Amino acid sequence: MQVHVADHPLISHKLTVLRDERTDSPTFRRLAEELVTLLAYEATRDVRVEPVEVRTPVAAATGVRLSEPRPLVVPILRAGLGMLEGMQRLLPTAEVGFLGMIRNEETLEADTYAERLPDDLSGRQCYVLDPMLATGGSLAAAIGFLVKRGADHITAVCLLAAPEGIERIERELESIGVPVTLVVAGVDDRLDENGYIVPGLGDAGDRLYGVVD
Ligand SMILES: O=P(O)(O)OC[C@H]1O[C@H](OP(=O)(O)OP(=O)(O)O)[C@H](O)[C@@H]1O
Ligand SMILES: O=c1cc[nH]c(=O)[nH]1
Ligand SMILES: [Mg+2]
Repeated sequence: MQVHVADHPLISHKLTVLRDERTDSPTFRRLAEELVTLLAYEATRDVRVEPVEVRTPVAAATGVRLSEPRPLVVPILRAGLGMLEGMQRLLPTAEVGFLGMIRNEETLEADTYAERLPDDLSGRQCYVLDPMLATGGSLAAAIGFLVKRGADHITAVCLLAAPEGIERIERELESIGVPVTLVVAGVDDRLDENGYIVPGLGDAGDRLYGVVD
């Protein structure tokens, strides 16, 4: 897996405020959105375009436009929803599919409770949004859904990753055979005994939307 850790002082600054336990939900949501827009710039570096001719008020010009089929953005609910608007700001014509997943806090395995994706993803560039890549179970399951529908170009956009999660995705990708790129604002030290990223930022879903039992 190609791992791209975004290295920019504005990204580091926003990530630090996001980590701070004193940051309230409205600020957390706004910062997550801003961060994703910066990461999306990096993540879409290889978005497919095709040549196009336009006329300026002065002369003919050759440029590019996004190719069809349009890219597909897939936020993993719940926390990935907090990244959607930031991504759409850069890719307003992308289509959006949804995956709802909840990690079982005992087994740490991801359980999928919702899936709304196009049937055929062949030739589509897919951008998966999930702020936290912890054990990697949720992202691995998401990649599985996309590959089953024919996706062969997948980019994961995350705010934070743990080395254990990156290693798991790399292991699983060996048998899947589809290249995946990860664009992330930071790779932290490790997971704790509850599968939380250390130092991380806590539970991203709860910090965005509050605690739901
Ligand atoms: O890499 P993993 O070990 O799978 O953990 C990461 C997942 O855990 C969190 O979701 P959670 O299950 O808390 O659901 P939520 O977004 O609804 O809070 C997070 O948003 C990721 O989807
Ligand atoms: O650190 C973590 C791990 C999983 N899910 C989160 O929201 N945070
Ligand atoms: Mg959560």
